[in-house]
Amino acid sequence: MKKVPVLEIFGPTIQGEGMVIGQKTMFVRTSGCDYRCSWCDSAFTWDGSQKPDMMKTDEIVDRLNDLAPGRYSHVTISGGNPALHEGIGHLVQTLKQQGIKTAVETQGSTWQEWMLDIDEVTLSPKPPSSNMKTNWQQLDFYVERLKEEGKGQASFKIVIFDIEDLKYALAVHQRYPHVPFFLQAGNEDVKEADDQSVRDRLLTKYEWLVDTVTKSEDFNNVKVLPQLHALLWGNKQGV
Ligand SMILES: C[S@@+](CC[C@H](N)C(=O)[O-])C[C@H]1O[C@@H](n2cnc3c(N)ncnc32)[C@H](O)[C@@H]1O
Ligand SMILES: Nc1nc2[nH]cc(C(=O)O)c2c(=O)[nH]1
Ligand code: SF4
Ligand SMILES: [Mg+2]
Repeated sequence: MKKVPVLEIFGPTIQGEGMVIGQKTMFVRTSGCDYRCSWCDSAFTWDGSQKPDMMKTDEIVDRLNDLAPGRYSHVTISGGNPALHEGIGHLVQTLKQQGIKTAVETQGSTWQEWMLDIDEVTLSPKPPSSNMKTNWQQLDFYVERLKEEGKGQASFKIVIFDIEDLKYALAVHQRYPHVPFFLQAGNEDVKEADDQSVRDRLLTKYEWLVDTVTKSEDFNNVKVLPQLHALLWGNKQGV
């Protein structure tokens, strides 16, 4: 059984983004990413500023139970890119055996077979503002595999900063029209310390996005969301 590089474990909190927004959940955040998004709000997982602990499944589960004994039934695995780590498969199996649901957040650049055991897979390919390039064949593969019978739900969640990002989101939406589709307002300053100004800025961006989408003929069956946790707690880590 392979250990997993864990950057932080926190919760209970609420899932602040995407298809199960509002869901009470714990977070396990892994370290390391194969991307370097210009606006990454979790750069501490890959920029060397914070060090991970190499953890076994039992140690991760013990930590979850210490933090929230009897107070959780849902665990979200994020990063970094958690799909770099084969060892997460054992954690997912163990949580499942205990009746705990799991969700994962990934950009969809690397595949792991344990994806098939996750209840909610959020795929978040990156728009031009990130400066990253999408591997469309790899994304095709993801969507194809996650369609298999009896698997959890998959959805797309694309972060939007500008019109170019919306054009990219449209290309994703049109390529995979049957996959539930979420647009998320981008946070332009992930270092801003004043919660109220983060809130004001995010709401302004969210309003722009809602306004643009409601006027568009391209995005009819989409959901538009802010990062709820950022509205509540600003740029704070571990919430
Ligand atoms: C930090 S990432 C970790 C998981 C994975 N690497 C990914 O990008 O999907 C979790 C989510 O936060 C989003 N995100 C990162 N930085 C953001 C920002 N500045 N504003 C809005 N969303 C952001 C990502 O697009 C992704 O959907
Ligand atoms: N509350 C909360 N919701 C989240 N949804 C996705 C997150 C992430 O960083 O992957 C995140 C996070 O860091 N906190
Ligand atoms: S893929 Fe996710 S964790 Fe990696 S740099 Fe981009 S937003 Fe950050
Ligand atoms: Mg986050």
